[in-house]
Amino acid sequence: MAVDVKPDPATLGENPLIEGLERLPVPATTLTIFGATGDLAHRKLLPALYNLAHEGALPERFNLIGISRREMPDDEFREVARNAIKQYSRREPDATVLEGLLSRVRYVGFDFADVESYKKLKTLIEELDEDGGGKLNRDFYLSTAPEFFPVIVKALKDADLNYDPDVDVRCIIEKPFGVDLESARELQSVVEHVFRESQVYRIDHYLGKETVQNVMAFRFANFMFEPVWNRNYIENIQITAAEDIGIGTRAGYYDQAGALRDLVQNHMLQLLTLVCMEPPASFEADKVRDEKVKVLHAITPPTPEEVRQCTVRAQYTAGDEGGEDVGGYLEEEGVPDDSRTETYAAIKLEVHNWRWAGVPIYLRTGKRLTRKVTEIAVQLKPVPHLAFQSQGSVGVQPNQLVLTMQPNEGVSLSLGAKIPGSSMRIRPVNMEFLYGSAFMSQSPEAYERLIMDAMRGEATLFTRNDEVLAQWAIIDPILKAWDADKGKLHTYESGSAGPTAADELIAPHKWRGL
Ligand SMILES: NC(=O)C1=CN([C@@H]2O[C@H](COP(=O)(O)OP(=O)(O)OC[C@H]3O[C@@H](n4cnc5c(N)ncnc54)[C@H](OP(=O)(O)O)[C@@H]3O)[C@@H](O)[C@H]2O)C=CC1
Ligand SMILES: O=C1O[C@H](COP(=O)(O)O)[C@@H](O)[C@H](O)[C@H]1O
Repeated sequence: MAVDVKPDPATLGENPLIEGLERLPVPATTLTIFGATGDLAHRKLLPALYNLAHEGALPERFNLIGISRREMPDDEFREVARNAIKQYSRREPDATVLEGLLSRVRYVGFDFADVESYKKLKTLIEELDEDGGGKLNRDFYLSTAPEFFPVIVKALKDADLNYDPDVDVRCIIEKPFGVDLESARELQSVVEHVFRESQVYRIDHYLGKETVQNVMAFRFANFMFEPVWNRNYIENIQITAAEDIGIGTRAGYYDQAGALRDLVQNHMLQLLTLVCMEPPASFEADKVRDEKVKVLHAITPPTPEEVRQCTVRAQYTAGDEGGEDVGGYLEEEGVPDDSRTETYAAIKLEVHNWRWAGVPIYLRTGKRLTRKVTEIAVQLKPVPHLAFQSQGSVGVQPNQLVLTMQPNEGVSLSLGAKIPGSSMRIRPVNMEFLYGSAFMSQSPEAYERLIMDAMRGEATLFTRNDEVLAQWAIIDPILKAWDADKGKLHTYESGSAGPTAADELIAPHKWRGL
């Protein structure tokens, strides 16, 4: 049974999100991207800026400064940006919009550690600000390896770029914010020495995804689910972030990070907080963050013994990716032969509060799994009494609610329904809402929403310091126990659903099929 939600004719063909963004004016802005020639800038940030320009959402007076190590004239960087946008934009670029955007682009090449060069940057920013008039925005986007975050932040202060009474200065910091609890605290102490918390925008791009925000809409804009959203009705929750691709060319970063730091510490714990938080009083940044932090604080960091029982880590071996034979993780370029970095992690957690006590929450993520899927599956308890059993009914399953973030964005609820015929036989059917058909428009990329929000000073979809530290407090003991325990690194074949040890972790429950 597919229940097709018909689009509201009033919004047909329009994108409600962008419509909302356009209406809010953004002051003249100079956005500086540190790491402008990197993978993230190339694949996500520059295309996102193009799409914002295309939607008419960028401020009229918008300037972009790209910074990275290599020297090149403005025009050469414009060509780099043009190619990146053509290759990765979600829509075919319009030549007029693209050239209009590129005409506002400048480039400065210097080593991030070279403090003298920040003076050059300051001169350029002040020059660009001159035609700004009125209120000004100055946003610094740190899209480079995390080791440079403190270096850049300190240099911005030394160059007096962190504060100006006539300008809203903001610092957007990519993930990961630190590599463990201690380094996150150290980074925070540098950041808070230079910026006020209200100036800092820590990115977790999952929060920018429409479907992730829809978790809150689904829970708090509908009356019917909240009464069952607790330990009395919910058996377990499974959060999956599976990828079919391997690590590609990112060995330098990934081999240091592993799946736990790369996805669990940030994106997956954020999904968990959205599923488990109490309804916030309003969608105002700190109200939402306060509720999320309470959830994180209610998760007791595991002891070494609990880590042994409640976590599984594994590495992919040779197998299949998209129908092609591929080598294992240890054969990837740049990965040391003896690397023990996990490309798969599964964890069982519990939120120790009145609502969730006793409900296991399973998280799993991995590279080179069967397919790409990000979803939250809420498994309800079985009905207390099955009236049809004596009449030979088959296939009665507990209800399952699945919020899919990607690829088929939407919500699906499994229900037991009578199979047509004379006997009372039941089988599960799905009631589905799909974003694509309901709103008939393509969702904006997460980075479009986040860049726009940062420029507007809207912090709800960014993580606060105490949130990031609470996330690390859960992950840190696992990292330490895994480091100390040299024995248990499982393997799984590329293209498979993951290691069999993960099935033992979730027993007596079962993972949803990939
Ligand atoms: N790539 C992705 O899919 C994702 C990345 N992220 C995060 O985004 C950030 C950037 O990642 P990514 O783009 O992949 O990294 P890359 O390694 O691809 O890019 C790094 C950038 O930093 C520049 N750079 C490096 N060292 C210096 C230096 N000493 N001085 C000046 N410039 C320097 C590089 O310039 P040059 O080319 O001149 O060396 C390049 O522009 C990281 O924090 C990552 O965790 C988050 C989510 C996804
Ligand atoms: O942050 C990261 O996310 C991507 C997955 O993002 P998605 O939007 O495609 O789900 C992951 O591939 C990468 O390793 C990680 O750094």
